[in-house]
Amino acid sequence: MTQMNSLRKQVLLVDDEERILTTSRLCLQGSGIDDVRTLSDSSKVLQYLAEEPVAVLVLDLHMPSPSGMELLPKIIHDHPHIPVIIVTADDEIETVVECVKTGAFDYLVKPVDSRRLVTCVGKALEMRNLSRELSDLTQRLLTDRLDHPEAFTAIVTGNKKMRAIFQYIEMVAVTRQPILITGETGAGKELIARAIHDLSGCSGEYVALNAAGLDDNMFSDTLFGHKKGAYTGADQSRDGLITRASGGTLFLDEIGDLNELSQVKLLRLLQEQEYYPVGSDFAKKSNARIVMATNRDLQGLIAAGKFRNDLYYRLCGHRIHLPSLRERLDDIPLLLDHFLGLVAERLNKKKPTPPPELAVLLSLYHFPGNVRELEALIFDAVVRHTSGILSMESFRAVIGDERLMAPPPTSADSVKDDDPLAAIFGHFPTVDEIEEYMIKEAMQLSGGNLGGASKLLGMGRQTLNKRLKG
Ligand SMILES: Nc1ncnc2c1ncn2[C@@H]1O[C@H](COP(=O)(O)OP(=O)(O)OP(=O)(O)O)[C@@H](O)[C@H]1O
Repeated sequence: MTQMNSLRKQVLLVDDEERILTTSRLCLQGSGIDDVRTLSDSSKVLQYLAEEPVAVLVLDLHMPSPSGMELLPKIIHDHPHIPVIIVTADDEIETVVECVKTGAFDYLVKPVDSRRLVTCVGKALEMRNLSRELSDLTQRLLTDRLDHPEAFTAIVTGNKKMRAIFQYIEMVAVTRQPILITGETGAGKELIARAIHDLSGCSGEYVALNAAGLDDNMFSDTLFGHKKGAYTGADQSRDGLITRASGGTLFLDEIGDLNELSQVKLLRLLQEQEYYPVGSDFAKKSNARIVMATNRDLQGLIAAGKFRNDLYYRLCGHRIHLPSLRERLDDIPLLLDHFLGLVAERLNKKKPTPPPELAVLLSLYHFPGNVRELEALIFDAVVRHTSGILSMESFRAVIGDERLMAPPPTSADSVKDDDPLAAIFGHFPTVDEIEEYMIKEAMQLSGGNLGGASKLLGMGRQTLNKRLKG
């Protein structure tokens, strides 16, 4: 994994002037782009590209034969995936237009400004990574492959959307780019953050900080640490969590709760990998990989002026949205079985057998607290359980009340997205549709046994038989 990452960064500079090659290489390396190779003999470029995994090529147009102008069409033809940045003298605008038409990614004018060189190569590397990720993702989705299923063992699921998320994580976990995880409370965002860390290949620690309820002072002090004497009581300088996460992963939870000042500091950390310990005027560098999560609607917060637009766009590079539990009802039986076993073990009890209608009842509930809420419900039921089949009582107490409290929809079209019935049917269902659904479920749960299904449904065997035939 690490090797793949470094291959992605190889930058090749081609120029017949050794002095320019050295300056440009040092400038790129100084900005963190480590793997920079140089070639002063243009006749070796095609052979080099055929043998080495170059991610970005910076090509001088004016070189003795073959010139960059001559090489460009061949490179674009043979290696269309490599972004080529051409370097020209400033009186050659027509040539630039010609090169861009041929397929050059961007151009630099001599004498090359070092900041522009870094930005331009950085953009090309980002583009190259994105297109590689896209083709990796397509491949994974087509082959439905997981290279490291063991990283996801804590996440119980059989859902297709979740599997696609796992495939995406396998791809982006190695990139060191920040990742934003969104999804409702209790949907499993922290478990995803841990899986990302496990797959990242980072040797450092996984360190988590929940930003909810932290004012800027607490946030900065906890995350960035402070200098001795930064404030009354700061008798010693202290490192923040960011130092502990060095070479590892920093998981920032509830970032939708950050205030304006903390958002600016987070943006600097993401953009420049830089931060200031409280009371210090000297920036420190961080190499921690940053994974963030929120259950809040960031776009809504932006519209309300409570979240910075620039931070949001910086966060969106790699984004994972976890579906709520009601959007993956097929996971309920698996989670039910998982938590029954887990809780029984914790309580030192025999794993209870759930009644078959329990999964149906649970699938009708909208679970605002998602998997966490399901776990708590099961915990409560297992605590009360003595022997035999698990009682439905504690589930009915919560689910029944909740359903009674839910406001009735005003029209079929006004059903909210989080309505459990809408989640199953995609719209507010008619009584006939519900009946058909219940009958199908009961037949499935009873393994096609008419007697068992009629018992589950509380209807006579003959009536059920009639409905099935009708
Ligand atoms: N798919 C799953 N399999 C097993 N356990 C799960 C799953 N999803 C969530 N959980 C469990 O549910 C609980 C909540 O998960 P987690 O803390 O990851 O949610 P979250 O989305 O980060 O919530 P919040 O937004 O409130 O921080 C944890 O105990 C976690 O272990």
